Amino acid sequence: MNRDDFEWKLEDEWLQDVLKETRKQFDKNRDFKEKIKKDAIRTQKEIWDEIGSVSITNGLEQVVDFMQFINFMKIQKISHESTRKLQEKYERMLSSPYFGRIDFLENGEDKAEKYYIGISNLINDNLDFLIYDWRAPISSMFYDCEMGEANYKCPQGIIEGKLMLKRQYKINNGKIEYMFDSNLKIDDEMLQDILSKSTDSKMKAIVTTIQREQNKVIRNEEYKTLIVQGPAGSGKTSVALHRIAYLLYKYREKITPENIVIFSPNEIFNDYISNVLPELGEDNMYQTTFKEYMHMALGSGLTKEDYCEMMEYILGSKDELNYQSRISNIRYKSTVEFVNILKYYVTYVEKMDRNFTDIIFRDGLIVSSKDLQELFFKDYIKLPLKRRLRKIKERILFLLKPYKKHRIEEVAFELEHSGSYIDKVEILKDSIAIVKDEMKEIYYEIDRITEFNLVDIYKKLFEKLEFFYRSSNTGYCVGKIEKIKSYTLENLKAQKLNYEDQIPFLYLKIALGDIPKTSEIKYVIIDEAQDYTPLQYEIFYQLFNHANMTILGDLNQSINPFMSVGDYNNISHIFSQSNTCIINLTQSYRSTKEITEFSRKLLNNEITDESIQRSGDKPLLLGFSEEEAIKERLLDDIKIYKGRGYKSIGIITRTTKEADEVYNFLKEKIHIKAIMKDDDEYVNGTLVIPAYLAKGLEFDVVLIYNAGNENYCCEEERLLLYTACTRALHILCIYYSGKCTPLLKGSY
Ligand SMILES: Nc1ncnc2c1ncn2[C@@H]1O[C@H](COP(=O)(O)OP(=O)(O)OP(=O)(O)O)[C@@H](O)[C@H]1O
Repeated sequence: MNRDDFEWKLEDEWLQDVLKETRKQFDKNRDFKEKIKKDAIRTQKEIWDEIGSVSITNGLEQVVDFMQFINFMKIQKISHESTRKLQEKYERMLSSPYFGRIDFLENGEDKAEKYYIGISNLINDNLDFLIYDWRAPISSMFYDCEMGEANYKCPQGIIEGKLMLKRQYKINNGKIEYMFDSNLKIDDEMLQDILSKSTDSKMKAIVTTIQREQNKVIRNEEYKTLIVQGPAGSGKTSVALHRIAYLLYKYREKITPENIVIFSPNEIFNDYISNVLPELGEDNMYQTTFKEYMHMALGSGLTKEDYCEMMEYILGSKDELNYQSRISNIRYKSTVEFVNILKYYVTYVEKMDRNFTDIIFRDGLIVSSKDLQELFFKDYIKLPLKRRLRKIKERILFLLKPYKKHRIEEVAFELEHSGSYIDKVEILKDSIAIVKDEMKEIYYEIDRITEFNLVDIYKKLFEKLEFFYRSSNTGYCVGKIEKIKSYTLENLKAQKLNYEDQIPFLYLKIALGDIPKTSEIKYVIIDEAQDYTPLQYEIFYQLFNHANMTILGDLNQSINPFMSVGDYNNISHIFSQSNTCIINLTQSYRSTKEITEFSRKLLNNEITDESIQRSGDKPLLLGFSEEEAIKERLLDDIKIYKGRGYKSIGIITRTTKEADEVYNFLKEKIHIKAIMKDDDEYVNGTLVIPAYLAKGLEFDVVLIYNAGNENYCCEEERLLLYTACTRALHILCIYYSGKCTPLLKGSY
């Protein structure tokens, strides 16, 4: 037996031992789960036998008994849920219990210890660790260290030593498919194998091949705010999700998935990433989008435009009369200048006189305007406006209460002696109604002086916009301000709130104290961070300044040319400098070398980041005289690529309108789906999707529909086209009718 065979035999024996232990724990857990199930059925039967239906005579007693059963059933449900999750974990481990091994010789010891690394710990009855969770402190060396001197950080401090071996395994269905020793980094061999595969599902975990620079982000705990910048396909989303899994493991006593929120670009993306955490044995965090959060916080009322509607307008309404005014409005409301004016305005509104009046009821003074003034500007001054007003209202109502009571008694006395009543209940009811009517005006006045009307507040800002510029010593261009002012006021008059106006609206609501409760959130992840404006970051800060934030983005993928962060310098002042760290990811993994090189030429700024050296077909640029010919060719190409075994094919259009046209042409001829709205469900296979909804997603084959110079005609759409191209893993094909867009000039 040569050395390799011997090693293989040893490894196989170890695997069998591990599988035996896993099977044992699996069976034990399954029996326990069955027991819980039987107990639950028994409990339900007991409820029925002992309580049955609630009777009138001893109803209360029965309800108390019933509540005890309910609490007991809740505990049973939690136990059942955790055994179910364990069962799933053991099932995964029975197929592939570990993926790595390190042999570490700790300083002062004379023998290296073997550490097997998998998605979860496996500990036997003697408390020996057969497998270490990938998130355990010692496992960090698998991702971070090369052979030789190595160390890892654990609660006891830094442990130093030597890494004697680093081995990777591919184990499937309980069998070692291959294994190899990697001397330097997590070997390209395994990475190449994973990346060369066709994708037909939602996003997957990358735990077996996390790279060192990615691990730095996943395990970073030194900074409250992490800003991660990385090119397309560098694993930003993957890293964010693995970071969540890491935090849930490390702080399992302190945090649960409900303490973490991820802001995704849209619902499709939320759906697309929803399998990663369960694959890692964790429950999903709270997933939302800025739009969803904002619409929930603003409530119903004004007509609110959707993000998609705004994108369609930007891309598809260039010929409309008001187009330029709208674009100026979007641009303006995304500037730091506007943030500063809003901030100034908030302080102004907080100090603004409220026109308090004396509150008088039946000639008696309840509270004077002077007292109210004092409460507002002195006693409650530390509170934000909305809360101050609420407090004042509560105070007036409190002072009014005895007068109201007294008056009701007075009226009741009068009614009783009027001779028209015999029933006391009737007298009380009518007295209350009479006093309520008498007090109508006073209640109206209380509401008036304590009113918090956001529309009015927002309107006043624009009515006197120049005044706020002048009084805050901010320079401005009269013409520009005048246009923004009239455009906004017209929309407000029509009760219409454009997407770009909803954001300042929300900011004012929060800054003036109408804040939804967010204290349970301890970690915030903001993905596709380039697409949020400085004002949106101010909102994130106002809402979550108590929480840790991980902000991940790529400035080159700003899909909305007029509404983006612009530069991280625009937001760096929001977060404390000493508690913020910017990390750059430098390698991209998604696309072949050819696609990455092609896409990068689309950018004006040179990207020097590395891409994984995986070769494939050269991207194709195909010109046609008319659009119909593109559609025919698309049909043929989809069939060809499907024939070549590619499972996910994305036909990326510029707008929804275009996506609809292409979908209608193809749907009778092949099996195809379409994603048209940001709250559509993620689907895989062959699908048509507009570029701005495809951000964050990926496909084996990307077919860009019509990159003609009439379609992608202006500089502002360069990054949208770049984002679309970078969705491709293996094949990129760009079709155009007439002349090709000048944006692709450098690429061919
Ligand atoms: N270390 C890794 N090992 C294996 N695959 C990886 C690794 N890192 C990233 N990937 C793969 O690369 C692809 C891109 O990852 P991801 O979507 O997380 O990148 P991203 O930076 O968020 O991309 P984009 O900004 O373009 O949306 C995914 O298929 C992911 O599984």
